Amino acid sequence: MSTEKEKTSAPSSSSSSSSSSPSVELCKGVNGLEKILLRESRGSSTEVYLYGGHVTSWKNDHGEELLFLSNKAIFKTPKAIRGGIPLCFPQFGGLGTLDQHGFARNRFWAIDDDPPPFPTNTLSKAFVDLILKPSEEDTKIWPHSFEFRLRIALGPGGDLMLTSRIRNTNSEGKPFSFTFAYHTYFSVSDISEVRVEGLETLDYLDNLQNKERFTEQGDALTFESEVDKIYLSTPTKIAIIDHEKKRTFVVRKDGLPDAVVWNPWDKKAKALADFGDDEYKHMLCVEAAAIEKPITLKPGEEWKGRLELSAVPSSYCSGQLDPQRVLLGS
Ligand SMILES: O=P(O)(O)OC[C@H]1O[C@@H](O)[C@H](O)[C@@H](O)[C@@H]1O
Repeated sequence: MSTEKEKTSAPSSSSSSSSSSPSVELCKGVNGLEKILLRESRGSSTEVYLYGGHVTSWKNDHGEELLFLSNKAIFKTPKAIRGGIPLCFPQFGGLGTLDQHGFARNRFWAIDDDPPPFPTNTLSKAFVDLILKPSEEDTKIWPHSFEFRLRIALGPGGDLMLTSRIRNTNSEGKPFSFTFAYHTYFSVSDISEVRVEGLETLDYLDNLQNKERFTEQGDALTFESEVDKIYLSTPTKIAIIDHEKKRTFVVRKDGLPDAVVWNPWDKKAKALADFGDDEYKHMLCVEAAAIEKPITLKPGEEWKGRLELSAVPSSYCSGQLDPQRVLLGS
């Protein structure tokens, strides 16, 4: 199997050094599962498992982990890996006949050696293209032909970019519909020190109240109990501010109007076999998604959904983050 390693750069075996060239390496991860390690020249890195097409790690150029991965994560089919960025496709949550969150997150993806070109060329040199096509078993539970292409790229400044391209390859003129989410688990110092900006005043469906629709209050979101909400028609930028770490994650998204915010809190955490009892304190899921209005593709049509994550030092102005700078600034 050839990898992007040959295409993009010389493999680097050393750990993050400030002057190494970008690299793409195929190696073995937990339980011998294949994973791809991408490194950017300034030292940022990301890891992607072929199992699930699942990003499990994203580190900045100081080697600090930015994504949450549970200590109890099970790297074994059919369980999806708890943490990182699971892909929910073709169904978000229980909104359909499939198992929770669909099957893309617990299938083995392949490296796509010859992806169709992107309209604009990726600036990044550290990237990999993966592909998922349905197996015969998959078509029994979801009777459609598709190609799901995923590009994972690290920007020169350490930004993590995920682009999903989903194409209807049904030959007999049959359209299909799906819902989707990048189920991103952010690593935070302490959930009680975290604020989310960009979702205030929006409508949401509350998963904890039979998906009833409510309107969020005017303040940034803070967390003191379980939360499981689907925010609707959200802006393209959302900020997750970790006061203790003085770090802000900026989520930029395209083609993904909704955003799920999830933290299981203590009781639900204890009920999850692959999640530590106290780990809820150190994670927050903010998931760029298309849920309320499912995407419909006719044969030959393609949908694109893009996620871009950056982690920047929080800028304080008399103890407060300036939301204008985060949400409106570049
Ligand atoms: O345990 P899972 O299947 O990975 O799902 C975790 C959570 O994922 C969130 O996206 C859902 O809104 C929650 O309802 C769900 O509990």
